Amino acid sequence: MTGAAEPLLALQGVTGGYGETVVVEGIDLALAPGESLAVLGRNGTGKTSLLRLVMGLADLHRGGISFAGDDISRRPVHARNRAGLGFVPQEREIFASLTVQENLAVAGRVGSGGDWSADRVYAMFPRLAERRANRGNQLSGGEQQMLAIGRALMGDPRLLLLDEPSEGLAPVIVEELERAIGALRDEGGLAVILVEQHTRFALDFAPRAIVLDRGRIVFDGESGALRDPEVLQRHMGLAQ
Ligand SMILES: Nc1ncnc2c1ncn2[C@@H]1O[C@H](COP(=O)(O)OP(=O)(O)OP(=O)(O)O)[C@@H](O)[C@H]1O
Repeated sequence: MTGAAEPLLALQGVTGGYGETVVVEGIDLALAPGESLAVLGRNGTGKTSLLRLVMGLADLHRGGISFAGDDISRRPVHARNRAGLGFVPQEREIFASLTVQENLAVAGRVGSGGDWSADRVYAMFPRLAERRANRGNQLSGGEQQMLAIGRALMGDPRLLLLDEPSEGLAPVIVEELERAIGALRDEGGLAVILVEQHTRFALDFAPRAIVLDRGRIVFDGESGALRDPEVLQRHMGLAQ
């Protein structure tokens, strides 16, 4: 055992996509336990696909993915969940006909004795506590996002993958999310990969960032460097 020096997540030469189509190419990435990483890039550069490859929701063509020292490259999604990977998809995918409380309950691991409970989720998102008896389809976009994050946390992840949580939300709700996600980061222990179009949110959240361009990493370093608009534009291209 290499102990603390061992990365929580390691991608080596990861190339993959959907069927024969290659969307992400030659990704080398290591994330330490408890580390936060922002993933930036223009639309369609493969950010979502990178998360999906980590979760086993896209096709890995070449390379390897290890998590907590185990090779998970060929493991199905549920096994990756069980190993400690939590995914909050862009579409949120909460159960529309179940209440907030039921959505959280079905996501919890029976008898896991883990760190997360519905009460802890409610303490993090008081708005959800007020809505606990409301069905998924009766929630605002912001509440749905909070519930999607709460559901992922109920699985007691060691790594949380967040795909554009601020998308389509009002600025005041984005601020609420930022505070909650920031508190999670500050508690330590949980590693987070945040994909965001909202550059300031992403750079404020994570001390380290990568930029993807056409499926490849074109920047991997301190987020601070990308606060310079010229540097950001050089890596992101003209669209930003
Ligand atoms: N299920 C799929 N089948 C085939 N191609 C796909 C699929 N999902 C995404 N793609 C393609 O993969 C490429 C990368 O898409 P991806 O969603 O990973 O990018 P992204 O950087 O997350 O973009 P966005 O910011 O728009 O979400 C795009 O060209 C997209 O059309």
